[in-house]
Amino acid sequence: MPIAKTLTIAGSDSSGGAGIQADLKTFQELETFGMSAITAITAQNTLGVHGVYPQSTEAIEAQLDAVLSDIGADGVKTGMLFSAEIIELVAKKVKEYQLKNIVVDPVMIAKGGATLLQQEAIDALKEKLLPVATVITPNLPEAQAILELEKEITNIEEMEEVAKALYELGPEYILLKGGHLTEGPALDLLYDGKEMTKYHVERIDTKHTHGTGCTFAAAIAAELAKGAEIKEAVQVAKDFITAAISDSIQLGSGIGPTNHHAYQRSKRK
Ligand SMILES: Nc1ncnc2c1ncn2[C@@H]1O[C@H](COP(=O)(O)OP(=O)(O)O)[C@@H](O)[C@H]1O
Ligand SMILES: Cc1ncc(COP(=O)(O)O)c(N)n1
Repeated sequence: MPIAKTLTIAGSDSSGGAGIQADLKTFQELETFGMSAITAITAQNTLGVHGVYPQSTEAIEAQLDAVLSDIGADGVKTGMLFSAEIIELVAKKVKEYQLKNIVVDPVMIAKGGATLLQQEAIDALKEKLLPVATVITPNLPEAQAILELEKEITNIEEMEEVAKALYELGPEYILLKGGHLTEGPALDLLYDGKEMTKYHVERIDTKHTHGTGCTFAAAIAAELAKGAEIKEAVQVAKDFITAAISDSIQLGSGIGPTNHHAYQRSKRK
């Protein structure tokens, strides 16, 4: 059987735990052929983001055209898109190449607080990219920003209301991540317009969660690219991220990365 082809459109994380690097490691671990279009270079380590160097839309378009006109992609994950221009370009390419299985991780702020999406780009995200997405994977602060909610989302009942409101913006599915809830299990909600499916695991007591959102979204894209149904794709991604967090790696002196190899290793035992 031919290998499924996966493409990440995201920022580079020099420390290897998030962004393009996390996505490619995840694509590889889930036995797909990973490719990339880099939207921005970040100088980053476990202590934070030290610099952000966005690429020109010309450079991003050239990467996308090179890959998509020749090889194509069965699944796409978008991460850090930084500006309205980059979001518009990505939405245009999704239509031009009739891309399927688009996982949009609406990355906004790094765990250390650095801005990875300009405030004025949120409108472009809502108007251009969410309507062409197969699934969006916001964390709670991102969902709050997209919906312009004044109050923080603090429990499962509020998460269900938020998932319904996000669905109205046009994606086929909403995967609302509850990693930022302060209490209870690490719970995520999948909404398809009718049914809410809950994915929960016991919260792992660790601060080393750099790149969890990127890794989770890349795993969903890889499974969709291989032909999995959405519920099944999210279950594999949840198992993948839970294994990666349980076995997180203590590198550097800040928030360390997760272990992308843990899922395959746990399956071999
Ligand atoms: N401490 C934890 N223990 C187990 N799972 C977690 C933990 N923190 C986050 N997760 C899971 O990791 C994934 C990424 O979630 P989240 O941290 O909410 O996103 P982001 O990295 O985008 O902020 C979700 O499936 C979430 O439930
Ligand atoms: C280039 C880049 N993209 C995304 C993130 C967010 O990471 P997380 O998955 O921890 O939210 C990051 N820190 N750097």
